[in-house]
Amino acid sequence: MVSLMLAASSKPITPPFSHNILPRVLSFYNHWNKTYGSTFLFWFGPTPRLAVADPELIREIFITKAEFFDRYESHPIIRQLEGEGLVNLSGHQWALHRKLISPVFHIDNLKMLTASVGETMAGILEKVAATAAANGGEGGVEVDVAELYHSMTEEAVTRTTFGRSSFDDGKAVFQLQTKLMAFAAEAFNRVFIPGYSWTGNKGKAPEVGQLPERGGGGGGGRGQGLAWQMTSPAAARITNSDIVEECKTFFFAGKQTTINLLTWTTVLLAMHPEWQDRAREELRRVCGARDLPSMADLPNLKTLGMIVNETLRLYPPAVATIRRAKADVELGGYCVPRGTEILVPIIAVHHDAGLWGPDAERFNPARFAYGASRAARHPNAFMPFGLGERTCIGRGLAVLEAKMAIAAVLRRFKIRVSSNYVHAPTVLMMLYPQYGAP
Ligand code: HEM
Repeated sequence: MVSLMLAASSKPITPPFSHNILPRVLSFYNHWNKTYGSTFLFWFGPTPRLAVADPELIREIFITKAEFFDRYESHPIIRQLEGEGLVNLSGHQWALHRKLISPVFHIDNLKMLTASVGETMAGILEKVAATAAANGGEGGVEVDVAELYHSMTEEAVTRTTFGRSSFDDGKAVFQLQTKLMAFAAEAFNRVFIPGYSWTGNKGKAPEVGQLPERGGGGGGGRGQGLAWQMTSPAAARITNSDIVEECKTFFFAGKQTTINLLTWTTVLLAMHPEWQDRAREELRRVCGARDLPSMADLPNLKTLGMIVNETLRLYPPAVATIRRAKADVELGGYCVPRGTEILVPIIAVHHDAGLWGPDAERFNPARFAYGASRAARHPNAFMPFGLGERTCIGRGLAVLEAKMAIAAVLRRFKIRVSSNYVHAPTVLMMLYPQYGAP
């Protein structure tokens, strides 16, 4: 049990930040709005709420479930996108789904993914190299970084969800989901999401409800993916529609988050060539003559791991998460009534100078040299994948993809920021570069 989880306890719970974090959260958002000129909205709408005084503070600081759902979650497009899967389930249903799905992320399954993810990335980079060569080679080639990572992340999440036997059917389903994502971007009309331009039937979101044949073709659990796992005998109470919802959730939770991580990592490496050189040198040392790292190489890529962590700290794709009190509880000296929902502002915690020191705003992967729990003044200050029982189930997969993809890019290219790049981080469900990342 970690400090951010709420439980029925008479002991005071010490979170890694005090309630004073909220004004700091807001000044953080304002600071980014002013500095980058981006439309960086507080998660719950354009009028952020300020904590003033007790007992009003409880009302203001802790956003109630009703308010939260009214403002964001209940939007039909968001519900369609997220699916009624793990992210949105609770109680026994959540526990059953989580137990059934966990084996999908077993190390053996991740091992199988390493090669296919590496090959897909290598194929994409081959095309980029060909374009650069056609341009004369010397000046390089300008690409939108997010687009570079679309196919690889889609392949990884499709293989994880549908496994070997239903991969092609799964691909078709996820193409619909991509259209839905574009539709959402259009509907919200706030931000440009690289790679998601909606050209379909305006005003009508596509339906994502088809599932490849139940049972997925058999052949054993390894490499068969989430859809197959959920049809095992242990999953007797799971319906087809449960599985469809869970697939949607996987796509939503697993694809764009990873693209965003890869996009920000690439941007930061382009801004900090000295870290590019260090990561490249490490790759040469660890992988030797091999073009791409093997699964066994990945843990030895320490510098790359530090770079990925520092990116997740400064630009966490998921900017916040929510916890609801199961019972009346005391938190940071406040009595939190049962049912209250608490916003955990991941991004603001990650930028807090009180936790990370005076260089909190600086890109400094070296702070992770002794591991994530020793990088800040509080062992839980680093939480890009959340914390506790509801922590991200796809964390291992996301880090694997990130290391493989960045390794493939660094082995082949030097990265520079284009003169067309405008640094404007913004939030639309996740953290994006508002004008893309050329
Ligand atoms: C950089 C990539 C990713 C980031 C930053 C990220 C972040 C998160 C965060 C913050 C949560 C909420 C955790 C909490 O409230 O404590 C979460 C949950 C979740 N994530 Fe991820 N995620 C990533 C990749 C993935 C991938 C690749 C998958 C699946 C293929 C995935 C599937 C899920 C699911 C199913 C949940 C809900 C877990 C539950 O409630 O039991 N995520 N993620």
